[in-house]
Amino acid sequence: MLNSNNPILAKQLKIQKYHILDGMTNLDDGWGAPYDNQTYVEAYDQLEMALMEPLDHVLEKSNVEEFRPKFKNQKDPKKRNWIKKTNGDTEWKELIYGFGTSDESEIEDHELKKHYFQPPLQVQRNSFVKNTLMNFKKESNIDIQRLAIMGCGEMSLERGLCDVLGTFGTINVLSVDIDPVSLSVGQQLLEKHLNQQGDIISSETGLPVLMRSYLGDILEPDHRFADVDAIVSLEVVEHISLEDAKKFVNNVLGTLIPRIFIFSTPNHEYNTVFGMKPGEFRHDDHKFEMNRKEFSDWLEELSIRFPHYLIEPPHFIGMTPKYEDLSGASQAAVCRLQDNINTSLPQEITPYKSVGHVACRLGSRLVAYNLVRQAFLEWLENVEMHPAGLKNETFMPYWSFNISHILHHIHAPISFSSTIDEKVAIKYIQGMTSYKVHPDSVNGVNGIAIPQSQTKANLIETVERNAKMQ
Ligand SMILES: C[S@@+](CC[C@H](N)C(=O)[O-])C[C@H]1O[C@@H](n2cnc3c(N)ncnc32)[C@H](O)[C@@H]1O
Ligand SMILES: [Mg+2]
Repeated sequence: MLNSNNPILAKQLKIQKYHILDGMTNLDDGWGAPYDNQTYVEAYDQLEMALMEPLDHVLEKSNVEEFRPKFKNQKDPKKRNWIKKTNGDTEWKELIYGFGTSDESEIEDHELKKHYFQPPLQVQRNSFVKNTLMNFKKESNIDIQRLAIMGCGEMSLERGLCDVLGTFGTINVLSVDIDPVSLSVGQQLLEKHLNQQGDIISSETGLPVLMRSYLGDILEPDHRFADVDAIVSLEVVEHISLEDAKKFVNNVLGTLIPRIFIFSTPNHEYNTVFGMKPGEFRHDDHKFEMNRKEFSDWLEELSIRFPHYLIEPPHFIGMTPKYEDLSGASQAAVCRLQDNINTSLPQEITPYKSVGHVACRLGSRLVAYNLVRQAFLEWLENVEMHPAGLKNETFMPYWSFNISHILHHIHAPISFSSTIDEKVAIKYIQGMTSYKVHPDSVNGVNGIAIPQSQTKANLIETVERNAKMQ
């Protein structure tokens, strides 16, 4: 199975290599709605209900700024005397942790040092996952509806994938970690990211994504993580004993059975690039590190034990010039399910505790447009346009109406209609009436102006004619 002479594999590898850092070129531009209005409205209904479900356990809120004294070479951020002003590195930490203020703790982590990796290794690993899943979706034409991240840590991957979840066709992201502090930090960073990047995220069309996090031990399988489309576990296995790492991977491939499983671990041989002694581990918390042969042998073992998976030869992530012979700092496995088999894990096996949920609201402009049109038509049917209500401030008298009254006629859950901006709705109405209606915002109240020359019947006719041409 691990034969790199296989032409299909070689082609896949070539495509993957090509896509690694070139960004996503074929993203939906946001205007095409792959689902109909009803599907959106139902998805928002379900989202609202899911967000109302009580959590199994409420985490103590961790201080994001004081996070991560847990690994080797990471100084205690409370001891401020070693803080030095950051330079361009701040930018990378902004990417990784979502904060990068000037007095932020300087984390002395080999992998984070700018001169080794540009972009940082973590970002490269996330890009690798993004591209691998993108290729999986393109080649198989299967949506990654449910995506699970095991050993999610501070949810850097979750943040990194938000802007492509629409392209993946994702509706659920499930994350699990054993460490409540990492989870609490991850939740805070994810929420901050979703708020700050809202405009970018909503530039892509897709159903809303429920992102749920769980406290749990990945050595115990949980039915909610079974039969998902993709499982990703980056830099986790080395934090448990080799025996447990093998048990975890066996559980994924033999019990949870995702369509695609991606996992990574450090390439031990690469530590020499960081000036480390042979045998020294990259972090204190590592229980083992594998050289390239050991990792590739493990994948060989797995492909024999799990013949229903096609396991690609190891991928390498993070190169440093002049050290090309060491392949890369992280080694990753990509395992793709070949047969249509399902889990036999009983439904009642749910040891993980839900500890957080948040919605990633993707764009839905066409759906919003259609809902605004329906609301505008319904409102028009009912509105009274008396000559007494005309405003005479200009050459052409006009009626002025508050847009919020029109938007009250939208037939959709509030969680969806609240995503429609008033000014954007006015722009839609202008367009659908062939600019017979104008924006009229006075004293911060957004409204529309309908000139006296327009009749209700004429406006309705124009809107309906334009709708037919859509
Ligand atoms: C190096 S961090 C990687 C975090 C994340 N995957 C990333 O790429 O940023 C390893 C994570 O594995 C988690 N972990 C270790 N053992 C675990 C276990 N048995 N169950 C769940 N999570 C575990 C740790 O708490 C930690 O957050
Ligand atoms: Mg590690």
